[in-house]
Amino acid sequence: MTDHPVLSLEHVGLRIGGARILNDVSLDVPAGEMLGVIGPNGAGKTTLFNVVSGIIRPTEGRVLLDGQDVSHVAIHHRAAAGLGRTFQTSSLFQALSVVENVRMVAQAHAGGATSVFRTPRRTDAATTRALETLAEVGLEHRADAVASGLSHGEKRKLEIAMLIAMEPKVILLDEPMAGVGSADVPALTEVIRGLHRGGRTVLMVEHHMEVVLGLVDRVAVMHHGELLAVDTPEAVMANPAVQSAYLGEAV
Ligand SMILES: Nc1ncnc2c1ncn2[C@@H]1O[C@H](COP(=O)(O)OP(=O)(O)OP(=O)(O)O)[C@@H](O)[C@H]1O
Repeated sequence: MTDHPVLSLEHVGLRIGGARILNDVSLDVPAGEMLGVIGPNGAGKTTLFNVVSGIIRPTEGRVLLDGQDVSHVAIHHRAAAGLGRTFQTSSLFQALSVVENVRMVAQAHAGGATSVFRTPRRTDAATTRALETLAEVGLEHRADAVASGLSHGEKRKLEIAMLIAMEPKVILLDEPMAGVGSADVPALTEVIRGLHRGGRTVLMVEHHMEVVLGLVDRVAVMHHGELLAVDTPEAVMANPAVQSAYLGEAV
């Protein structure tokens, strides 16, 4: 057990030109927590994820990963330090099979060379790890399918499997339900619930409010680049400031 939060934001701010995109965002995420990040359109949720994952550097404040200041650490080094992220757009190797996608990541994580030209043997350690990870997200029956042929929901599961194979300290899920048909939402929700049950630390931006509120321990509400509230789903929904921020939008 660590005695510090796995992820801390300390007075994080971002100014671009004259615009203040993020303002004084402070947040501690303890190990094993699942935190939802919600807020009206343009509130700063994606920008906050970009600052945490290293795509954008904050102009004020610090981002600490497992107690280490990573505010100015480049994105790939931050990923190696334990920040795993999915994107709204798919980041799969579309021409490779499902198991090859996960095996590449598992091999890289284990420090081995990643070659798509090597035929995976069912016995090698990276392939075994890949198949275990696929089982965890319920995709083992699709191991030999080509990634481009998967449904949206299956692609999201595969992306999550690839994250699991990296064994990150913190997982950032950026709108995991975006583009997923309503029939696939319950199964994907269960995969995300499984991440939480496995003790992983997860931050999730998601517009699908029912999904967020049913999954997370706490909800962080962004509004005009600021953190309006961080609390349990029940307390956040009963918060008059949150209700007023969402006026005109369905909560
Ligand atoms: N590089 C940039 N330059 C100027 N303004 C930006 C930049 N990036 C984001 N913004 C502005 O910052 C605000 C926050 O954008 P962001 O995409 O983070 O919001 P969001 O909460 O993720 O919105 P949505 O729910 O619509 O995805 C918006 O007003 C956006 O126009």
